Amino acid sequence: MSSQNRLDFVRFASQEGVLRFGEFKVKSGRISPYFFNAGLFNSGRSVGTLGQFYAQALLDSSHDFDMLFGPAYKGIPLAAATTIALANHDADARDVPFAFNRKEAKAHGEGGTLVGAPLQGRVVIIDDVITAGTSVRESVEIIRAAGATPAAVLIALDRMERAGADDALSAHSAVQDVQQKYGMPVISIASLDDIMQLLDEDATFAQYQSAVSAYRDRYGIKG
Ligand SMILES: O=P(O)(O)OC[C@H]1O[C@H](OP(=O)(O)OP(=O)(O)O)[C@H](O)[C@@H]1O
Ligand SMILES: O=C(O)c1cc(=O)[nH]c(=O)[nH]1
Repeated sequence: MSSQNRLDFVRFASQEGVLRFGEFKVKSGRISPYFFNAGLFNSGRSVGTLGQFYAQALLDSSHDFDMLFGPAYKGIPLAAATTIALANHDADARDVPFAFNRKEAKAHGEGGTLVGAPLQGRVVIIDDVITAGTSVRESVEIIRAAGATPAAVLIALDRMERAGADDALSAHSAVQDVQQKYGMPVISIASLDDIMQLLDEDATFAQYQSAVSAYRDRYGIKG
């Protein structure tokens, strides 16, 4: 993904109200000066554009893959939107199968927890963010149990944040931990670097710059 595309993405997320600045408690308990709420990509046009960004990030990564897996719940529309964008892509159109899971097994009809195409080949896990890596771990287990291979993770935003308690911060982010633990790449459309660039370039956001910089100094991965 070019730096212009990444910047376009954070601008788009901000316009959609998905990326907001202020004070937000995140899953780790930290008070973050920004928050990315992917649930607010909630109209046809918005999800359509989002799918195009995911598809482009995946194609630009040049990783080989056979299908997508979207973990419930938010991964489900992401997988669908991205495969539609891949099918309609200008230069690299491809009809890619996708699957997703149910959080609770269905006890009637076809039953089970897996929906969509059979899990096979190299599977890209698609989600909005990685916080502790639980969703990726569960997805890896589901994909391996089906005899397929988890090939990469595709997310919207890498917060580039060190894991762990304030007095025992890990040297690595949750994204880096996932890459190391499963030996597969994590591809992100954009990262905290791109948010910082948006704050730098757009005077409307100037008031948030110092809080985001301070948060990054405190919790951001080094180097
Ligand atoms: O890395 P993790 O610690 O797993 O956190 C990230 C996951 O958490 C959220 O989903 P959640 O599990 O809350 O379910 P949802 O998609 O139903 O909101 C998010 O959409 C990711 O899937
Ligand atoms: O860390 C989180 O909980 C978190 C941060 C963020 O920006 N977006 C999100 O959905 N979760």
